[in-house]
Amino acid sequence: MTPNDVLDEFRSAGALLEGHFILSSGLHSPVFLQKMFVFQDPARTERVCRALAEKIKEAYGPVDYVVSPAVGGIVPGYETARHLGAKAIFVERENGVFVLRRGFAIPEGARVVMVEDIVTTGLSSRECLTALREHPGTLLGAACLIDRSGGKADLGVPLVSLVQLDIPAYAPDRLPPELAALPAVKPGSRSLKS
Ligand SMILES: O=P(O)(O)OC[C@H]1O[C@H](OP(=O)(O)OP(=O)(O)O)[C@H](O)[C@@H]1O
Ligand SMILES: O=C(O)c1cc(=O)[nH]c(=O)[nH]1
Ligand SMILES: [Mg+2]
Repeated sequence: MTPNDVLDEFRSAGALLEGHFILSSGLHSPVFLQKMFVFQDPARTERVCRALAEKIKEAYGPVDYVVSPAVGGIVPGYETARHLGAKAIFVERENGVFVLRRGFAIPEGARVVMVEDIVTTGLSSRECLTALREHPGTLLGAACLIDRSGGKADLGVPLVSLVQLDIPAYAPDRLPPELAALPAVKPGSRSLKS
């Protein structure tokens, strides 16, 4: 699958949104990739995650465990793991901090890749990687469907992506006037209260 094929999947799923969005990092952007519109279609999800699994195999070799940050990473993590013949587990926030819960464990010597849906600043990915360092296993690197940082996000480990885009994102006090004029929405799950 070429980057354009992947973007076409997002486009035809209606997942390329324009407006005023507050991202997980607190940055504001005129573009949001609503990955859940892709993941609600299992056939579409299968196509993109099979392509990601192929890239992961090429970059890292065999993988035993895929670990993803909830919520957005769970579906692509599972589907990518299916193509890799790996287990799929996830970290979720406990008092705001990513941890492995539910009795999930990584065996000594397991080959581990972190799979994220979208990377913007890399903050969620780095938080997930920090959680993983508390556990056994060999961390091979990270992977995501779309890196919207234009390759600038630094995870401290290698990152493979299906698509690299450079999408503008602004600090709240640096908004261009046309963006500030639009009402802002915050689609992600960080800071949601139950
Ligand atoms: O690289 P970053 O700046 O961290 O941004 C990308 C993260 O933002 C989204 O998660 P979010 O926290 O919005 O919640 P979600 O996974 O429930 O969508 C997305 O799923 C990534 O995890
Ligand atoms: O940075 C984010 O929070 C983010 C950006 C994006 O395009 N899609 C998404 O789900 N999260
Ligand atoms: Mg997320």
